[in-house]
Amino acid sequence: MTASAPTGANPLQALAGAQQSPWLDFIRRSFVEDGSLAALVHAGDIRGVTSNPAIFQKAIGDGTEYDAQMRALLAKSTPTPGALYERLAITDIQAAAKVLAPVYEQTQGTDGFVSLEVSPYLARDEHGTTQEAARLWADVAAPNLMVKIPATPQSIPAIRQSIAAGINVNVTLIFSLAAYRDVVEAWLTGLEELHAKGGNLSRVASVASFFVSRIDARIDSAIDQRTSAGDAQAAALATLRGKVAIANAKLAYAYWQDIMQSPRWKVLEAAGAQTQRLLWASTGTKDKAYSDVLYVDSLIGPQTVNTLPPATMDAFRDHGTVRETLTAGLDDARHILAETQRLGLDLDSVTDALLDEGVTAFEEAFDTLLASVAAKQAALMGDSLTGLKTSLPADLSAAVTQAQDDWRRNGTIRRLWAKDATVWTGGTEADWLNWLTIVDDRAANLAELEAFQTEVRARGFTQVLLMGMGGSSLGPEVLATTFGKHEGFGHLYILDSTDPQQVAATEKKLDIAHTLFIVASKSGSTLEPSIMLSYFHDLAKRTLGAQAGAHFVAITDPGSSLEKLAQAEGFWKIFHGDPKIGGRYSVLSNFGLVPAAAAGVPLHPFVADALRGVRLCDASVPPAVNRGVQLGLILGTAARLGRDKLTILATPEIADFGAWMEQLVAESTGKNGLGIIPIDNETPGSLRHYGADRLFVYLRLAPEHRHEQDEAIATLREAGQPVLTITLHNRRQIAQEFFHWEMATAVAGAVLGIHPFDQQDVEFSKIETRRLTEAYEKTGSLPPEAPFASFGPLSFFADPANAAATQGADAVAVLKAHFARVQPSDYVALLAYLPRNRDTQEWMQHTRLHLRDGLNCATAAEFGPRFLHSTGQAYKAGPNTGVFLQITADNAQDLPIPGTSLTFGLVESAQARGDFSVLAERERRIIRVHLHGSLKEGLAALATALHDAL
Ligand SMILES: O=P(O)(O)OC[C@H]1O[C@](O)(CO)[C@@H](O)[C@@H]1O
Ligand SMILES: O=C[C@H](O)[C@H](O)COP(=O)(O)O
Repeated sequence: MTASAPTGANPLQALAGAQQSPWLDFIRRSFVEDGSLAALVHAGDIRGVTSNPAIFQKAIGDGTEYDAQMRALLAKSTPTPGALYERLAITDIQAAAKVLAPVYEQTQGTDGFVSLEVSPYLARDEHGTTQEAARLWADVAAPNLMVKIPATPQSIPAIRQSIAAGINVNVTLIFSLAAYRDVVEAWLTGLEELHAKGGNLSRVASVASFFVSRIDARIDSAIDQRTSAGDAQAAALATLRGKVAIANAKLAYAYWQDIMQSPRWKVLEAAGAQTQRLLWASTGTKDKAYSDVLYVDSLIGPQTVNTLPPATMDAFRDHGTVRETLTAGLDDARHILAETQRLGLDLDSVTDALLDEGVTAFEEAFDTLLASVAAKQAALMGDSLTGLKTSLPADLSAAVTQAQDDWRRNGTIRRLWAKDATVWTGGTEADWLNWLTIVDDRAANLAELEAFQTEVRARGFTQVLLMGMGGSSLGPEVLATTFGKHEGFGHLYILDSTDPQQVAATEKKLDIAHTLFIVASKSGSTLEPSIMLSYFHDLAKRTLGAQAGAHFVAITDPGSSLEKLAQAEGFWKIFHGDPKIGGRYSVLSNFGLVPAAAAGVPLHPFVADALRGVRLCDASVPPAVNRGVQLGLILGTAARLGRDKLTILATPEIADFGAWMEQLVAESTGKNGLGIIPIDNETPGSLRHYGADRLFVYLRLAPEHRHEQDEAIATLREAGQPVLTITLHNRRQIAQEFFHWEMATAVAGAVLGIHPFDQQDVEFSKIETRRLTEAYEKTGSLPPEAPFASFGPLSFFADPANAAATQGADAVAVLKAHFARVQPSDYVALLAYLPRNRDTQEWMQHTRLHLRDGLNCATAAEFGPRFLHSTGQAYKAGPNTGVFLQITADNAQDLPIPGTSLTFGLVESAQARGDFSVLAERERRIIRVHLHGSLKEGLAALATALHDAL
């Protein structure tokens, strides 16, 4: 691109004599910064600039021109990639507007404009377009800006409203005369509204961008197809090649001339209004057989604009002809259009299709642009973001790519962020989506939590005990185990069990007089936290008397029974959850942040990390680079291909994250016979133990340097197993992963076609448990039950069907029969209602690995009642591929629950029995083994029997 010598009028400059303004259909940073645009403007070659998403895609998407500004912006904040793009684009637009300002001034605000298009994603959204036009107008804040709005039927009202608001509008993507008439109507009405409000009409400029060459490209191709198919009208058709677009444009101009004579316009004109000029767009010649200035030479006339791509501008300057052509040959133009119709070249369908294609093409250009911006943003943010490496077998990889493309084309991420329930089942999903915005909400309101943290520190608590289940305890547990103890704050303990020995062991760790008790329950009515609270509140009252309440904090949804109790008992604080967030999605709400504050976790950096996770999962980030969506599409697609055992491995310091993921994934997806079964913490073993039902996720905290784990994972990868490796560069980055996995789970739920935010089947065990405890309160005992077999310290219980399938002469035979039922792609889960401590955890881990290696199946090692609020949902309602061994034991010690006739041991038994009956009723393969006498000996006997059985 070159500017003309200042002397002598070249054809571009001569256009002024014909009252046509040449604008340039191009922009990019270097072109504005190095003075090239200014040279063209000063020379009088160019009197305006237009941009569109495809132009910005070429400018920003490739190369490094924008890196410096990106770096500077990222140093100050973490914007969404969409916002980052907009900042870059606006900077260019503002710079171009400055260059063109003298033209704007000299022409009293009638020329010298630069156009910026609203997001193409809003092309069919009246309200969104109106809002965005107003926002861009305010953000760019230049009087010579034109906001580009497409002429879709949905955007026509937005054009009217924007004009009425005094915004300069460049209406784009006009192909048909009918659409043009609608645009003129919207423009006139908008001006009339502004006039009625007393607005200044003289400063409201507008152009109607009528697209030209795309019409010929389409019509010519239809002509060529018919000609090569031997059409009888071939000769007549040939006369129309390269003619229809210009004819169409000439009739549009004639319509504009008529409007200029209308009384309606005269009123506005008298009030000072500017006309809406026709702007010829799409004027680069697409068919190289035609003159490269065809769509300039042929469309010259008073009060018009032609926006030229750089090559067309150079060609016209070089050999263009300035002559008023627009008004000439109007009859010919009418004849051409009549012929077009007579010969069956349906122009209406062509222009309709061009509008659809035009919208789609700009959407696709925008997708590509945002993907480049997001990728570049991620690269510039480097280690401040967690990393993801995927290694997928070919079939899975191809299916994931397909899913990504479907999501991109359908704008599904934007629909998800817009809370459109049809992304899932069209049910109540929209009521459960505030996790999308809770981090921003908390970040804006951190002061209250920070003040609480300061007070906790000042009060010198030596321990913090959090009581809750599922989402209310697993997130805090990750925080406690990942971050450890903080100087000046008490140690954070979590209790999520009804096992009396575990309750007693927790009590032993506490100095009640210096403990802060946090009870967390969204519903406020969950059995376990209620009885834990009764127990510890009673204990605190006995130690602290009337001061006990001051040691208690409740986190609960507004209006819950827990809130009422907390008020009645004078709790120190009550923090609210958001009722539009389910428990398993609550970790970045007060349910995670209050315990984090109490344990001394620095809140600001934690929330800043979470925000990084949110931003890179934003609606503006296309699926292939959107971390949460990418993960979710892999998870969901893998499950659909039979790889539904999400095997979670992690380096030791962040290993507890898996327990949180388990609940999120299993409780969200395990329903309607579908779902993903999390397999947490199963130590890697020999390749032969793994079937084609696995998807491995390896979470590695890079500073831990666990080379042996890295190598085990590399072996899996090399063997063709699908592996997702997520690298955290510091512990705090678990905050990012919390959000990534929330998004991933929601997306996987959409792929599976389920409602990921309900957990209806959890309820059934609760009902069964309630039935049993009520029976106890009435009769003083649980309903009797008899083992179907007993051998020494081991008694086996089951429903009739499972008992019949597992008969045997000894414990070994019973277990053998039970596990003989395991089929390829099944999983085995140990469901232990035992105290969860180091000994039992080691026993469970050892035993599950033994089962894995003996049966070559995925294994889970779960403790009740904890898993009831987690994987329990998927065990009951997910795919019927689980084989379960429930383990119960005599309690060496029991604890009464104050204010009831129940004990913790009794509740635990009722929970085990309740869970068993629901699993059996769902025809799951399950038996229960009860260990009599010493737990240690019972476990040893069971281990031996299992050993012999496999
Ligand atoms: O916070 P709440 O209401 O006590 O619920 C605890 C847990 O129980 C469930 O509702 C069912 O398991 C979970 O979704 C939830 O995290
Ligand atoms: O406003 C300008 C238009 O976006 C541009 O002229 C489109 O031209 P094209 O058909 O060459 O893409």
